[in-house]
Amino acid sequence: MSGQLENRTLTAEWLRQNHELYTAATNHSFIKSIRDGTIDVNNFKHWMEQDYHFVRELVRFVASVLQKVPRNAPEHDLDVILGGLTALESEITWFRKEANFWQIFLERVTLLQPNKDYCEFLKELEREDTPYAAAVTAFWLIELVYCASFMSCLEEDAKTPYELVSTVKRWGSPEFHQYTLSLKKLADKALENASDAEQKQAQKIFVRILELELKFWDMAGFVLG
Ligand SMILES: Cc1ncc(CO)c(N)n1
Repeated sequence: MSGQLENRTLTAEWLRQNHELYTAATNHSFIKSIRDGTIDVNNFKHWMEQDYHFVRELVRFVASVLQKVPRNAPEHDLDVILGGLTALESEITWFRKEANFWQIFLERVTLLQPNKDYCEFLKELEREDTPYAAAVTAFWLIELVYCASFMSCLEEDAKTPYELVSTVKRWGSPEFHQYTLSLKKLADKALENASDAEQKQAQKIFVRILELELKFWDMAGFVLG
């Protein structure tokens, strides 16, 4: 029963409408190279350098989502976003530890254009004129792309290198998947209560995020020099 109902939600509909782009963003050659164990460690380090800085902007964005949770929403809704924010703190700590292991100097990283573009877009989403429905939908999708991507690296036939398992588990674990489902529920509920104009705005943002995620992977898989 819930399967039927679930497919009628706006988020499910938009995923269907953008199936090709979603698949491109979640089955990228960068992820495939982790999954089949052929990844060049420099590509991995490159991704990590850039992603650390992205996540720092993501924290600000998630804080803005937290502020937008309607006061009359069930307590649980605020708790889900707060949990997301808390998880980002441990993620940042993890990034620093990992960077140490890989001998990456996070403070010396130059942000590349696709990362800058994505961070700029997050800043737009942080503004007050981005309604809660659009913001929480964006948050869900940002987490979902990573979850769906990294989950594939944990499948039984995956040959993910041992050193990368802690990375893929961060976003590909069953717990993280559950968390994306909680976010999806919040997004669908907010979208149901949103005006047509707000839904349209959220839909545009949805597509833009998939494009930015795809470009982020492209950037990660490309090492200068
Ligand atoms: C680019 C990007 N998208 C999504 C996530 C998920 O947190 C991340 N860490 N980085």
